[in-house]
Amino acid sequence: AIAAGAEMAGFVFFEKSPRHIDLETARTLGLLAQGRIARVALTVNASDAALDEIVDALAPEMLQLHGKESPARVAAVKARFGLPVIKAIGVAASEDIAASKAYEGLADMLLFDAKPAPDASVPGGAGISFDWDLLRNIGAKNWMLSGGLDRENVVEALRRTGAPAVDVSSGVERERGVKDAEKIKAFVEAVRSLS
Ligand SMILES: O=C(O)c1ccccc1N[C@@H]1O[C@H](COP(=O)(O)O)[C@@H](O)[C@H]1O
Repeated sequence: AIAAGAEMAGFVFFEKSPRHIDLETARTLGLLAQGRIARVALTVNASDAALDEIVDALAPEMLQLHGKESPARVAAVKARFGLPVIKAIGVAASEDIAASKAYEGLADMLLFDAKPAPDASVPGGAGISFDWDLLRNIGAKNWMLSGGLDRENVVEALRRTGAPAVDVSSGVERERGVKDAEKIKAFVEAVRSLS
């Protein structure tokens, strides 16, 4: 991700994900990434105690809350850690966009992703996209698009939504949970081809 020129790298702390890393690995990778790319700690409904350990190990620049964290929880996490927070919003219908308004002014950035199935064991990183047209006329200023993006569709996604930033996981992997440097490079090049 650093070599490809990505601005942020996500570190997944969710045991059911194939991308989960332990604290020791986070410490090592965090040091390698320091000053070279913004480190984002991705968590799902994490407790304060778990976040304490993650922040201590990774020293992230940002936190990505990818579970069912309420607006009050987002505000509490932001206050406790003094770090910018990205709040993921699962989108399946226009009501989900409307509901995201509750996080404006609390989260530093909203991340619109496909809404996970109610019985999904991992609420993201599954390569599932959603109807991008739901994001038309979105009022939010600081937001990102994710969900099923890859080098083939990201240009169209950016054109259709006008997203200021994108996030990708599965679409730059050679197999589930294994990132592919060439795919990351091609993805970043496709994004930058528009700027
Ligand atoms: O990547 C994961 O394993 C993950 C686990 C739990 C919650 C979110 C996760 N990833 C995020 O999901 C979206 C969409 O990913 P994809 O490109 O569709 O695979 C993205 O924001 C990831 O950061």
